[in-house]
Amino acid sequence: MQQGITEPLERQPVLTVDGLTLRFGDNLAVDNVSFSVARGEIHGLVGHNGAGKSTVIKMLTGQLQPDSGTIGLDSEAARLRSRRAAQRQGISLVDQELSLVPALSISENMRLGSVRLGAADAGIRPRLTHVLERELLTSVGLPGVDVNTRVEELTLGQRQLVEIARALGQRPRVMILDEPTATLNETESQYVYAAVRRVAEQGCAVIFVSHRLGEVLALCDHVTVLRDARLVRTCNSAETDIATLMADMLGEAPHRLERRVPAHDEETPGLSISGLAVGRELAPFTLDASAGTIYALAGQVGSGASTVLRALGGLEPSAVGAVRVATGRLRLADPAAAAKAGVVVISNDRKSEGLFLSRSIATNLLATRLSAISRWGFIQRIRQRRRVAALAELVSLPNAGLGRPVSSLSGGNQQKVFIARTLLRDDTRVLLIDEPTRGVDVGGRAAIHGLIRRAADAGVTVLFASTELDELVDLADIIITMKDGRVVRQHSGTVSANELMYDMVHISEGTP
Ligand SMILES: Nc1ncnc2c1ncn2[C@@H]1O[C@H](COP(=O)(O)OP(=O)(O)OP(=O)(O)O)[C@@H](O)[C@H]1O
Repeated sequence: MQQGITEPLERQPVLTVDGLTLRFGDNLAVDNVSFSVARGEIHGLVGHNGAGKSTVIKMLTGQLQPDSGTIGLDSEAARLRSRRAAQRQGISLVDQELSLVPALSISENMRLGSVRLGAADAGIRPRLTHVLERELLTSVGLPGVDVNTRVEELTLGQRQLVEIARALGQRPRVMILDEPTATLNETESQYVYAAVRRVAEQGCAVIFVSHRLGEVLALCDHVTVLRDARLVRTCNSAETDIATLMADMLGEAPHRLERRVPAHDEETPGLSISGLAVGRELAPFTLDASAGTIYALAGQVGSGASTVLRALGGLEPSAVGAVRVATGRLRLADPAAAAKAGVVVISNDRKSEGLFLSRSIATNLLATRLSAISRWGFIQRIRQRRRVAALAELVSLPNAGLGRPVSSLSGGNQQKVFIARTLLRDDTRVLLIDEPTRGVDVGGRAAIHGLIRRAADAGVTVLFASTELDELVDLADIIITMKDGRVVRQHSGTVSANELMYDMVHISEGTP
């Protein structure tokens, strides 16, 4: 490739990906993908669930070896046989899952797993001093934080910044951030954007993977779109928009659901909550929720929205108050009692609730439906197959290979399986969902919203918590804004995103 002679330094590609290809068995995960990233450039990588983003990243960070294609660093072929080798050659990863050890200090965490700063180098290089650590923290927007602070005392947003500082400490040529804002609220995300910009200003090439197309366009100089393992195109962010990116990702314009007319079934008792409180996290919360209606609890992390859901699901040991489901009183702090009353919780920590990762997608989809499809002790295979196909279609999972293990699905698709199997239980009266579509692409999001609406249409009372304004406005019949453990206001579903934002962020005292 001819380069470098006439181009200014900052335009020269640091990273060149050429014809990268990788198969898992007969599944082509990445097919002939090429793109390049220059010094100081922030380069977005987008694509729907299963498009191949994680697989590309794993190849760039030495965790997977390509079947063919090359990865070049500053015009030389890189040899990325392991994550450590990649790090040594200047490729650092800020992973999707926070990898800091909560019980250790910021300083200890910054040295962990670093080939440049870690214990392995102690004898060769002088250990990173606190001064340098503070410099790194300052450069990601955490000035004045004591490096001896234990990570468990930090907010999620601060932890993400420490992750970035740690990656920066490895003095990378390329920094890859995999959905760094997926679990953060709006304010925290802004700090991450500022940190990413500073990293790029220092000359690092940045790859930023995200499902939030708005942030990708605002932050990135260029965007590479993948669809079904292939490169669709790399474009200049200033010359594209969200609708075009979505069309590129999906291959067609996404369809938005029509506003729903809620069933508002006054006859059937739904969920009656009176004075539900949890320590200092939740001031007494009261709501008479009708069957067939979708209620949103809108609030940022720490607003109390998730706490309401957890308390209703029996997952908050110190919850007090009076809750009735249908006509019966619900015993609080007792998950088994909640389950028996038809209260289903889908928390935002889906990993720990567990799919059966080594079992097939089909088995996982059916996990809560075995009684419905078994008769006289054996499972009727034809009914089972039909059921699985219908469930898979409902959440737009790829049709082929439902016999494959769930672990072979991308993260977002695993989430769809989890939600599909929980949503379609017949005995659900109240559905509680925390962040229904976090980390799910636009197509999957519409599918999941459709499922939630179906549940409500069938008479289920739905409460969901979300920090995403679009999701709140798209899905809810009634939106309750929350802040600092208290209700701020109740809105009909036609409220604007701006009004919601105002409640969630600006008002300091609400009325319980
Ligand atoms: N270990 C594996 N074994 C088999 N197939 C895999 C494995 N990891 C990924 N795949 C497949 O490779 C393809 C690309 O998946 P990948 O995880 O790279 O997608 P992604 O774009 O990162 O999706 P998401 O946004 O959901 O994380 C998918 O079809 C997936 O099922």
